[in-house]
This record gives sequence, C-alpha cells and structure tokens, in this order.
Amino acid sequence: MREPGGEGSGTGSLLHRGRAAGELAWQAQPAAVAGSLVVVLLMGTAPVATAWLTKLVLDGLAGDGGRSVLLPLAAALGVAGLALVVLPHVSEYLTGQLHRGLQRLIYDRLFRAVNADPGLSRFENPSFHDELRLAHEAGQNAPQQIVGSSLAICQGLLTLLGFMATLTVLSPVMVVIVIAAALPSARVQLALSRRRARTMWGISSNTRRQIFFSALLTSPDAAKEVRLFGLGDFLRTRMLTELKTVNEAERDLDRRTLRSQGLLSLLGAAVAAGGLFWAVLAATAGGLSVGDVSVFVAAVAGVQTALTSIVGQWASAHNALLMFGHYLGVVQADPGLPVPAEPTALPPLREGIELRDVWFRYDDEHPWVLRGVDLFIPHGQAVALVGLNGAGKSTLVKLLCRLYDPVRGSIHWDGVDLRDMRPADLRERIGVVFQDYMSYDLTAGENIMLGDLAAGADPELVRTAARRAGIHDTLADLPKGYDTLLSRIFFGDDEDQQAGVVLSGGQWQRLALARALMRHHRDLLILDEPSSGLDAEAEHAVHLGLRRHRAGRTSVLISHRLGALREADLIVVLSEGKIAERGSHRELVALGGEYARLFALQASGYEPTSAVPAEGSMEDSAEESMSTAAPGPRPAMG
Ligand SMILES: Nc1ncnc2c1ncn2[C@@H]1O[C@H](COP(=O)(O)OP(=O)(O)OP(=O)(O)O)[C@@H](O)[C@H]1O
Repeated sequence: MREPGGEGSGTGSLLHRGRAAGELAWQAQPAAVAGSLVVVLLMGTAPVATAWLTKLVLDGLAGDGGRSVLLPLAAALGVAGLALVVLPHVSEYLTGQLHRGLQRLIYDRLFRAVNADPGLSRFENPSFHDELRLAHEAGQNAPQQIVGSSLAICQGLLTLLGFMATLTVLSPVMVVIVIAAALPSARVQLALSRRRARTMWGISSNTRRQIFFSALLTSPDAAKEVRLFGLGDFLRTRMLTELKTVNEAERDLDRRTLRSQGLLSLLGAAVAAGGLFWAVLAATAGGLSVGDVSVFVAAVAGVQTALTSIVGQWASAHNALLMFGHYLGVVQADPGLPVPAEPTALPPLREGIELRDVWFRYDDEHPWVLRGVDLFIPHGQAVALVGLNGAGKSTLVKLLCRLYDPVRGSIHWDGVDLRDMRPADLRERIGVVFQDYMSYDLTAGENIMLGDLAAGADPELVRTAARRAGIHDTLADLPKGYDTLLSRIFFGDDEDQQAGVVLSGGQWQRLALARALMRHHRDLLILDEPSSGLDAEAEHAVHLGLRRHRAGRTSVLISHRLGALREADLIVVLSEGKIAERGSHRELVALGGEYARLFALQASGYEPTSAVPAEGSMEDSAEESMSTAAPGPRPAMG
C-alpha cells in the first residue's frame, strides 16, 4: 500500500523531525551554526536600531540638536547600515558551509541505511523507490531549509518584537491591525505547504518514470535497441507525457499560490496605506514629530516584512519538515530482511546445506515460485539445477544467499537456520556469479577486485582469478593492462584522460566469473549460467577449469547447456517450483524423463541429419528452445 510520509506517519511529529534536523546540523557544522546564530542576532536587531537612529537624527535636525549629539548618532547609523550590507554576505557563506557539511552527513546516513538492508524485497517495491527519491531530494536541502528557516524565523522575531515595541509607543491599535491582517496569511501558507507535500508525493512515480525514460534515451546500453527498433520518438513521447503530468500538478499548485498570495499582498498594502494616512494626519495635527512619522512608517513596513518573512519561512520549514519525514522514513526503517539480535556464529561448512519444504513467492499477490522444495546439498559435492525458463532456479540460489527468506519452510547450513545468522557472515562464505551480472564502469582490475575487496589489494590474486576465468591474456593486452578503464561513458582519471575500452559480451561474462572466483576458497560456489555468452572453445576451457577447481568443493551450478552439467554429483530438475527429478546424469538419462528429453533435444542439434523444423512447428517449440538455449550442449566436452 502506498502511504505518504505525512505528519502522522511513523517518522515522528514535526517537532521530532525539527529536532533531528537541528542535531544533524550541529553534528555536521557546529561552527557554522554558532556563527549563524550570532549573525541572526545582529541582523534581527539592526533594522530596528537603524529606524530609531534615523528618527533621532531627523528629530535632532528638525530641533536644535548640536553637532555633539548628531555626529555620534550619524556614526552609529553608519555602523548599522554597514552591518546591514555586510552581514547578509557572511550569512550566505555560513549557510553554504552548513549546506555542504549537512549534505555530506545526510547522504552518508541515507546510503548507510539503504546498504544496511541485506535483502532485495525493499528494492523491488515501487513505494520504496518513491520514498527513496523523495528522501534523496529531501537530503539535498530539507534539513538545510529547516535550519535556515528556523534561523530566519528567529531573526524575523527579533525585528518584529523591536518594531512592535516601537509601534506600541506610537499607535497600539496599529499593532493589532497589522497582526490581524497577517493571520490569514499564516493559515494560507501552511495549507499551501501541506498541499505541496501531498503533490510531491502524488507525482513522485511520474517524476521517476520521466527520469527513467530520459535515462533510456541517453543510455549507451539502450542506444542500440532504441535506434534499431526506432524507439526514440516513442520513449520521448512517454517521457513528455510524464513531464506533462508533473508540470500540470505543479502549475495547479503555483496558480493556487499566486491567487492566495496576491490577495494577501493586497490586504497588507491596504493596511500600510491606512497607517501612513493616519500618521500624516496625526503629524499635521501636531501629535507626531517628523522623526515619529519616519519611525512609524519604518515600523509598519518592518512589522509587515518581518511577519511575512516569519510566515513564509515557517511555511518553507513546514514543507521541508514534511519532506524530511521521507528521509527519516528511509533512515529509520527496519531492514526488509530481519537480522537476528544475537546471531549464531557461522562455522565452515562441514555437512551440507539443506532446504526443508521451502515455499517461496515474491509477493502475496504473486504465484508460488517454489512449492515445497526439499533438497540436500552435501559438503564437497557439485549440485546442478536444471529446468525450463521460470522454473525457479535463480530464485532458489537467491534464497541460498538469503537475499530473501522462504515464505514457508527453512534453509539450514550444517543444521543452523540461515535466519539465525548474520547475512554478512553467510555471504562471506559464498562466491556467486549471477546470470544478470554487473558490468562496472571501472578498470578491468577493479572489476575483478570487487569480488573480494580485502584480497583484491593483492594484484597477483586478481590475475590468478582472471587466469582461472580465461580472461587474463585479453586484459593484459589492453592499452593499460589491468588498469584500463572499461567504460563507454567516462574518461580515465589519469593525465591523458584516455577514453575507456569496450569489452564483448563474453569477455564481460568472463570478467564477472573472475570476480566470483576471487572467492574461490569460500565454502559454497554458486554459478548461475556462468558461460552462456562464451564461444564454444572458451566455454569448454572454462568448464574444464571450473570442474578442476570445484573438485572437492561445494558448488551449485545452473546452466541450460546440459553438457556442462553432466559431471555434477547430483542433477536436480526443477519444474513449476517443485523437484521433478534428481540423480546423476547417467541415472536421469536412464530414467527417460524431462532431463533425458531435454538432453536428447539439445544433442539432436549436433546430429548431421538434424532436420529443419517444418513451418508452424517453430512456434510450438519456441518456448522449449528458448529454455534449452542455443547452441546446445557439447556432449563430447562434458
Ligand atoms: N524479483 C522478482 N519479482 C517477482 N517475480 C520474480 C522475480 N524474479 C523472478 N520472478 C519470477 O519467478 C519465477 C522464477 O524465476 P527464476 O528467475 O527463478 O527462474 P529461472 O528458473 O532461473 O529461469 P531462467 O532459466 O529463465 O533463468 C518467474 O516466473 C519470474 O517471473
């Protein structure tokens, strides 16, 4: 369910959020906060002092004030004027310092919190992405806005009190009128602020989609298909449609703001004009001096400006507090995957990993992907998972890595439930390459080193992993060897700013394999389609190497090329979320079931007499051939 992080949400009251923002500011930049407070004090009192000094100078000039009185007053007026000119620049510098310090601290906390979630579910929830986008946006300026507005409110209050005292001396009625005229403004501003926060939440998905379509239009990964399928106009139109929705919502808000503020400004101007009229009448009747009129005019303008500023700043702070709720919502959220308070220590694998009646679906509304899987992966053995597309193979390995928890049933590491251990401890013992591996816009060496940051500091270990994955020679021949940047969107950091190098799909896959092999000594090695993009020779070499390397180690291997799996100690056929068959290659072929059918189908592709399917039969067999993945097994190699 999509819930905005409004005032009543679990992220606390506005006061709580304000305190949190203040604490963050103090931790980030105590000197800038203290300096800003001093500046606020000076800037808040300077306008009142200026108005009074002006009155005294004018009265001195109109009366018989001597040089001895007027000169110090003029000097003081000069100092006050100077302060009013210089202090805004000091304030701007301090605000900048505070902004930079806060932003660093805020993003540090935000991304720490995002990283602290060991599971994947939250990342697959659109509401989380809406919240994250607003949290990110709030991180850019909400706490800064809250602190800045609070300081501005303090400054406004100082000025307001000074001018109100002044007005009270001259016309107490005027104080009441000016304040009464400001009250509707306060109500309207707060209502607008709430509406703005609701609108931002409402258009969050549209904004994300607009960013998504813009990114597709410029992404080097998408550029090929966008051009070949002529998708440019289609994506641009979709992007503009989302932008139109965003713009319309913002325009409605701006119109509402314009209407309300226009009326309120008229009211303020009418009050100021009425006050001036009264002051002139009182002066002509001899009730006020010239200086009194000047300080009265300054006081009415000062009270109105201060009130407008206070109300405006409060509305901005209010809006920022509502937005800041999204930030706190993400930072204070419980992890999607529970982490035990007292985790069980995770010893090296001795017996094996057991799935006990594991049921899993990605969401309550989604169909079951795994339906009661019982499987034992013995220590030191290679287990292969086979099945059609969507059978649940990758899901099963994601559960083994505890990226999700089973909905029913459990998974045990030497008898210990994975839920009772720290996910980070578990992952320390696992090496994985997924079929949808990452390609990082970093150097070749860094792309491998990421597999084990600690061990990756040793270049020899990186090279060994690359040799095992059969990519060493390719990388060594790159312009800067392992230091070559593999990127199409960045230049290298070095002086010559050389453009990055582009690898082929199979080369990237070997690099991903090398990354996983940085963890070759881990207890469990999971290889999900490690060779789907390799040429026949490379696949043969990689599988030979892997088999040698896996000997005596626990591994789980997924491949649609059944020839690559035939040496596995145990082959498990998954079908519609259940284990349909299990046994060695020989046993399963003898069984004559699904595995035997798939294996025969793939092997037939290599028969010289293999017939071209008759017209029409392509569609029938399309789904099967998709799942068995061309170009099929190489039984001779297996
Ligand atoms: N993150 C996800 N959220 C929702 N459903 C998912 C997610 N990942 C996979 N699925 C669904 O779960 C089912 C099993 O997917 P899975 O990737 O485990 O299959 P697979 O056997 O590895 O398939 P393939 O051979 O195509 O790689 C599919 O129906 C898929 O649509």
